[in-house]
Amino acid sequence: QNGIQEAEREALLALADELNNSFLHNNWTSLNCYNIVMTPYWYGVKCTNGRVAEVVLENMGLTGKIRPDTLFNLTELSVLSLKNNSISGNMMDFSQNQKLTQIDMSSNMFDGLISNSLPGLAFLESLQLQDNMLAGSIPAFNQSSLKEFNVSNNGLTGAIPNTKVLQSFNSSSFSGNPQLCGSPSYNPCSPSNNDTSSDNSPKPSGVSRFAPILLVIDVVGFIVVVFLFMIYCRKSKQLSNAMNMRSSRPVEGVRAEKAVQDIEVSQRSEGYVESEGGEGGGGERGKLTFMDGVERGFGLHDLLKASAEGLGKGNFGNCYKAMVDDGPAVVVKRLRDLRPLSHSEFAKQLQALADLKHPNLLPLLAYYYSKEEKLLVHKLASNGNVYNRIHGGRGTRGRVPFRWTARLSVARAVARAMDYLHLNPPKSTTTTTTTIFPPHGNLKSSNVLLDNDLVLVSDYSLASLISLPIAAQRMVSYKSPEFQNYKRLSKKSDVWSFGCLLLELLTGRVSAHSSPPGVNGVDLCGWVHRAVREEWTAEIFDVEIAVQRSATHSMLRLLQIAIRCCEKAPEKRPDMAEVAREIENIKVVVDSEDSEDLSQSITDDSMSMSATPSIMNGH
Ligand SMILES: Nc1ncnc2c1ncn2[C@@H]1O[C@H](COP(=O)(O)OP(=O)(O)OP(=O)(O)O)[C@@H](O)[C@H]1O
Repeated sequence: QNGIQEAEREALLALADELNNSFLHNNWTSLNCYNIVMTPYWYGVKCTNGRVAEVVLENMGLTGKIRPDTLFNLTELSVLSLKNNSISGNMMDFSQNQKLTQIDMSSNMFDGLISNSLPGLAFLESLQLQDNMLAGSIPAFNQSSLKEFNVSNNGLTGAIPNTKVLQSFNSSSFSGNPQLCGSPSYNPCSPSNNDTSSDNSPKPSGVSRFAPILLVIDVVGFIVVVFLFMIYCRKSKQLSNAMNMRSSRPVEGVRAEKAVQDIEVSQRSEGYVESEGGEGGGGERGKLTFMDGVERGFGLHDLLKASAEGLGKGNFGNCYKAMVDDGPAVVVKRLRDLRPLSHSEFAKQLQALADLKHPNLLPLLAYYYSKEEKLLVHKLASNGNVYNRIHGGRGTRGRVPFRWTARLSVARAVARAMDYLHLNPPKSTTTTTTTIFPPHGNLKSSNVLLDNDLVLVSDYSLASLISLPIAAQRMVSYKSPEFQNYKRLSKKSDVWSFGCLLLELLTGRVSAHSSPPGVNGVDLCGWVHRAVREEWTAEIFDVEIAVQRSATHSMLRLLQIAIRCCEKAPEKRPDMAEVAREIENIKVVVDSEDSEDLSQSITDDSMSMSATPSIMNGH
């Protein structure tokens, strides 16, 4: 029995590793789940008779990929829910989890095929796979236990298998898969989407009886398709190029995310395909527009062909890393919840953003506008974000301490970028609102990116694109005391967000105002005020920097600045220029003795070493 429990424990720890989540690492430490019947000591894990029966990790901002065999040892697992995270990669293999009754993997970024192990789960009652990027056909589910089934909003293709169970669900279970056809969807199958060459499901019995008829339909259908294709070719040479590219996409290309498939679909429906040279050939719509001065390293077709990897689900859309063949890796942000903006309004807003030029602002490379899709294309920051640098991997052996010099470099770089933004606020060109937005509006650690030797502030000035109620719900500035109490915003709301960011850097604690879904943060301003009032200031600093005693003086100076930025009354907060100046004046002094203290992790982190000189010179 002990061996089995140990194997289950290992499986869960492997899962936590794959999901890159510091909260789980810190929480899943005890052995109790396995010793006490029915006592869920590990967050999201429920045990029955000492065996893992349920794993429910919903709304936690989980990222990463889960290996197919990670859950193999959880043979008593009956409920699995990973709903509403940002997990990417292929689905797991459930062949060893025969007791599963409920699986919910909805609202993630899973791609590839629906696992063939699922139809073999004899007790499965509910399967929720909606809002992912799954491709290929639907396997022939036919277990009578299945009462709930949803695969809507994926990139599934082909005919829905004609099994009694699948046919019993209504069309909404299948909607949002433009290339899925047949009953119960409303999309009739044509010969071309009956092509099951990539099908992973057995064909319905009885197909062979109708084979001659189907053959005739196939031939007629083929002739019609060829005829239509020739008309298309005549109309647009580019379209045939695009279709060739699409059909020659390698199997790996099936993984290319749903966003890309949808862009293609919306492009075809809008009758626009960009020419090889990248210039628009079909009017204003459906066009990838590069910002002035940006070198065109790729075209829309390259972006469509690129293999893609989910980076995370943000408040205003999902981000994907796209690896363009022979070109740069870029990040595509697929925007949602936008104000209704015309193409020219959208273009003006983005041009105003692109006109902002500062070494510590993430540059916008291009955008895509069509009726259905709005995308932003940014440079890729190769070392992730500051939220993960501060909180990621805590308590694990792989954690590289994030030391003082590096943290101060981040504070300095962000202050410079914010000072610049406040001096050059982009003009909002929407006429629909009189709200004064803070120039950034959503400053938080996940929007501060690390790119080799650079600190880059991202997601600035998006408020004027986003619908107001959504912005008010989700943007950090709207969490400021002045908005909460008086529905007022100003530049000082950004200063308050910057203060929260400084406190996160100093304390190593998650800020409640910008924590990802499922992670509980602390009201850092309130907490630090209390600490100072009650004179336990020494306990404020994150242990990773508190050990660097020679730097205590500079930490205290940054703490004082942070506290002033967090003042409840906006007029008592300093402006960004003053903040930036004061942070510049904090000297970086770290004794060699302290550095030796750090010998366990002598490399500190690559960012701190390389960022410091370039940030120093970068202004
Ligand atoms: N240019 C980029 N380079 C590298 N990583 C990026 C880039 N842009 C975004 N990311 C990462 O992708 C993930 C999703 O980003 P996104 O901006 O959509 O959401 P967020 O920062 O978590 O929240 P919000 O939408 O409120 O800004 C985050 O982990 C972010 O750090």
